[in-house]
Amino acid sequence: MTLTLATTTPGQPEIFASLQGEGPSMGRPSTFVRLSRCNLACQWCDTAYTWRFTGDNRFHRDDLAFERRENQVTMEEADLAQAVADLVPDRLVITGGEPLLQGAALARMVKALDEIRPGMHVEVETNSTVAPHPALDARIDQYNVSPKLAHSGNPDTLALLPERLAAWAAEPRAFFKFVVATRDDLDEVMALQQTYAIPGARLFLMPEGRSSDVIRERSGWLADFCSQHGLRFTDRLHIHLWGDTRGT
Ligand SMILES: Nc1nc2[nH]cc(C(=O)O)c2c(=O)[nH]1
Ligand code: SF4
Ligand SMILES: [Mg+2]
Repeated sequence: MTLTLATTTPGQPEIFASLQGEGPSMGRPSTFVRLSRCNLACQWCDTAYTWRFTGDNRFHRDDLAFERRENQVTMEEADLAQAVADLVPDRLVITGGEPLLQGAALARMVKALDEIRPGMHVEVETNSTVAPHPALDARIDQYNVSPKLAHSGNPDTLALLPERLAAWAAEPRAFFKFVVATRDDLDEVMALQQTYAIPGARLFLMPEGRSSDVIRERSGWLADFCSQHGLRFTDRLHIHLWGDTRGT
C-alpha cells in the first residue's frame, strides 16, 4: 500500500537528511519525510505545494497554483521505510502538509521501519486538528503540534478544535509550537495556554518567516516575550542555513 508524498522535483519524493530546524529537537540530525495534502490553508504556508493544487482557490498570499502531477508522488510503504533506513540519521521527522491524514498507512510504514532499523526516534509535525491513528500513536516518540492562530486565515471552527487541543495539552509527548507573526498574535497564544492549561515547558513560540532577515527581526521581541512569560523560543534554523528550499 502507498503513501502520498510531496516532491522535491517532479517524480522525486521529498525524503532528505537534514537538521531538525524547529522545536525541542532543533539541531539534531534527522531524516525528513514530507507527505502531501493538508486540511487547512494557511495564508503564509511555506509548503503550499503540498495542498494548493490547480483549482484550489483558498487564499494564499503568494497565489501560486501547483500542478498535482508535478508535486505529488505515491510510494510503497515498504520502499519508504527502506529509504529512511538507508539514510544516516537515527531520527525521523514526519511532516507535511498534514501527515496525520495518512495515519493508518504511516503506522504500517513506521512498523516496517522498526523491523529493518529498530530504535529510531520518530517525531510528527502536525497542525493539531487530526487525532493520531491508534496504531501510529503507539509508535510515535514526539509530536510537534502547531495550532493555527487567526492570522493564518483559517476559521477557528476548522483550525482550533477544543477536543483536540485538550487532548494534546494532556499528552506529555506533545510540544506546542505557535507560529507568531506580530505582537498582536500573543494575546491569542496566552488565551489558548490558559484555556487548555498548556505547561510552559511544552510551549514554544516561533517567528513566522521564510527568510533569515524576517525571522531575525521578529526574534528580538518574541524572545523577550518568551523570557517574560516562562515560554520557550524556537528559531527556524534550516531557514538561516539553507533558505526556504525544498529538501532541506
Ligand atoms: N530542517 C527542517 N526542519 C524542519 N522542522 C519542521 C519542518 C517542517 O517543514 O515541518 C522542517 C523542515 O522543512 N526542515
Ligand atoms: S497546516 Fe501547515 S501545511 Fe497546512 S496549510 Fe497550514 S502551514 Fe501549510
Ligand atoms: Mg517547513
